Amino acid sequence: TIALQHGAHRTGNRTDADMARWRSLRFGQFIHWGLYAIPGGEWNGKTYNGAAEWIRSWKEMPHEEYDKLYRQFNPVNFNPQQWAAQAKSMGAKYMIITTKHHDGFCLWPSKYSKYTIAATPWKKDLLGPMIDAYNKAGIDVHLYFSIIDWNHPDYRASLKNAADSAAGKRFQLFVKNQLAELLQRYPTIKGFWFDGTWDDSWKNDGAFSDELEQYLQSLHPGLVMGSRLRADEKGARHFDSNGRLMGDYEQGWERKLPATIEDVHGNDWEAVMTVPENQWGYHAKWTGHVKTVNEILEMLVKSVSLNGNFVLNFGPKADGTFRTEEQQLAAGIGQWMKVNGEAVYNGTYAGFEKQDWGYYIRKAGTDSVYMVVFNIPVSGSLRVKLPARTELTGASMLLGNTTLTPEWIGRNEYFLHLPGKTTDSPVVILLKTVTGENKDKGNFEKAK
Ligand SMILES: C[C@@H]1N[C@@H](C(=O)NCc2ccccc2)[C@H](O)[C@@H]1O
Repeated sequence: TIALQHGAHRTGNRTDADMARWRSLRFGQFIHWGLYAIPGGEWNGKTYNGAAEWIRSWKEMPHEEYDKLYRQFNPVNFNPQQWAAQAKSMGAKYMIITTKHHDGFCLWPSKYSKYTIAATPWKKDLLGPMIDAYNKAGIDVHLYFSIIDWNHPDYRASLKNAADSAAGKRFQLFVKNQLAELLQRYPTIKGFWFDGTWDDSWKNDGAFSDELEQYLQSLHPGLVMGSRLRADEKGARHFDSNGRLMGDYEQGWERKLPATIEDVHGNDWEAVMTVPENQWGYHAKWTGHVKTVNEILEMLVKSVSLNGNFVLNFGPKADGTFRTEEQQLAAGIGQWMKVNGEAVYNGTYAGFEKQDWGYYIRKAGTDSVYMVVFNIPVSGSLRVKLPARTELTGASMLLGNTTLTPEWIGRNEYFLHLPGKTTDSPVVILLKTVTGENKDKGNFEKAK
């Protein structure tokens, strides 16, 4: 291994209570809200085909035009209690809010910038009421913070000369001050979700990102911060130059999921997902595929089955309301979570061989294993193959609490016969297992 000062400082996952809590929540809501919701992907009668929150970088959007938008930001229909109620009924257990996206606009009245909510017709802090409402609804809040800041005069993508280096130093102090300010103003938040850390100016100062992470932990012990914050002194990101994960969980799964348990290397991880192909901020015209409730549920369940968290993104409009598609998704997901959420919360990798019908999820530290079925075979029979020395002692469908009698088909294999083959949402079966000495017979009827 290479001697590193600013690589990973820990091997293996965090085992403290704050991290165990984050791990147990499994399902989060991302909220991308800011000035970009005003144009909503359109300007001067033209439609921006990129991600709505990147519209300032579009050649059809003059910087000075975008930089005046704050003068009309006035979310008169913003109702944080309603936002929190919607998230709660969806079954989200934590929420990540954009405090400042790449455009540098702050949703809180920061004393380190003029480009904040205080300069808008709305004037008032948006983060405080949001954090209070979500916490009152029993939902943890994490703060998204972009290092890239297109508004700040000292931001540099790369440092080419002494003047750049001086600006870079001022900018690093600005970042440190804003983050300390956020922790001081919002002491109940549980973590930071850093973004915009791919430019050379950041990548080439691993020492700063390492010291910043340690500084934030000193201010707020237990803070959860992912792998996107840091670089090591060789410029390696997420994984240091010895291949060890930096930060508390792998945070690279943006609009993509790992395929197998091997892909996550035993690390805690989180995936963040958009409803359309690639829109985080509000875009008036969603084009291309818009994910359905069942598609989102499969991503959530697959993530949990692979020991990860899944975060679904919402992009509120400039007035503070959510578009119909997002309201309907929240309701549909919540309907399923009400009955089946026990398979998601505290869910972990079961250690069973993956089957075609769907996913296994083990309730952390127990013998309870859930089967979440997305693909019912034409036979109607679900094959359950248990690891050696594991026996099936019971099976029941959560919906209607229907008992299923497993048919033993040899060694550690059973069939579960579903009563019906049609369903319009995933079927959850709770397996009771026992792991003991090598038993070669089930205690259910033998195969005929
Ligand atoms: C969570 C999302 N990250 C922002 C972004 O700029 N993504 C571009 C990106 C794409 C792939 C790897 C890293 C970064 C998007 O605007 C969202 O905020």
